[in-house]
Amino acid sequence: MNLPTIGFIGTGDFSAYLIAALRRGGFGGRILLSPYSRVKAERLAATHGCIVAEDDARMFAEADWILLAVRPEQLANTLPNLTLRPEQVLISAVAGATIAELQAAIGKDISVVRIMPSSYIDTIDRGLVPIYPASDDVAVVLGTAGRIVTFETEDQFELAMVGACLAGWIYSFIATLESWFLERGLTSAQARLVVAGNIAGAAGYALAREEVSLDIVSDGIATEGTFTKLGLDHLAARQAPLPWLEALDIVFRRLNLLT
Ligand SMILES: NC(=O)C1=CN([C@@H]2O[C@H](COP(=O)(O)OP(=O)(O)OC[C@H]3O[C@@H](n4cnc5c(N)ncnc54)[C@H](OP(=O)(O)O)[C@@H]3O)[C@@H](O)[C@H]2O)C=CC1
Ligand SMILES: O=C(O)[C@@H]1CCC=N1
Repeated sequence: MNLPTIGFIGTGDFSAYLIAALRRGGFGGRILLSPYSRVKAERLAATHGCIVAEDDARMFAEADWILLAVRPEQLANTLPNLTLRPEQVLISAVAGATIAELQAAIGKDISVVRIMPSSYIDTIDRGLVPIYPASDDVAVVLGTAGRIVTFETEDQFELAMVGACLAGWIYSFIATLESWFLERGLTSAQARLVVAGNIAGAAGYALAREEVSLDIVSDGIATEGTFTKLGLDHLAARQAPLPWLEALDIVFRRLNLLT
């Protein structure tokens, strides 16, 4: 496959980290940027070897794929301007916007692929790149940015979006835990390492040993008399996972209201 030229509509946070991840992973194809947010587009172009298009029409004429990354509330104003040819592909990062909704606006003959990588994608190896539906060409290119995870149904993909919210929640969780260690004498660098390093370590173990039950791992560590059990019993007594499950439910319900 020849490297596709990718045109980005929306040059905010999402596009910045996806483009950084693509370049970090070795994607050398042309990346064109909509001039809509000119300052952000020029900054991205200078940092990651992209080209700010003269106008959107020129970008649509030259791009093989259009990557849509405007905020959901900006979609209604953006969709009427998306004039794709049948051989072009629309790759959408817009949370909650279904393929049927996007095709209703741009034409049923246009292929649409949804993606949902998260904010860490340019900083870690093999960060998740959820996609739906499967597309070999898109997987090859976005596979340079991270680990492609393909879903069989759009409902499953929506659950991956709910999962992506976890990243934002975990940043906040880490910040709260870091403060506890800072107040007791660690430097901020040490607190970051102690908190994020242990969370990353446990997550890394969970990913590497997917055949293992994590309840069994936890029970094996938190044996009678351990410090781990002392804290874990308190977390269980306070039903610590409950608000996390409630937050997942809240996002899931909102998503179902949209679709
Ligand atoms: N941020 C994240 O971690 C994640 C985001 N996403 C999805 O990515 C999408 C973008 O989010 P994010 O990057 O955070 O948002 P940002 O607000 O940072 O970026 C959106 C950009 O699109 C621009 N824009 C608006 N309308 C148009 C248009 N018609 N043509 C060209 N550009 C336009 C906005 O301009 P202006 O500055 O004027 O508003 C803004 O610069 C969202 O739909 C979100 O669901 C998905 C996964 C994770
Ligand atoms: O919060 C959002 O709306 C997007 C979708 C998943 C992560 N960020």
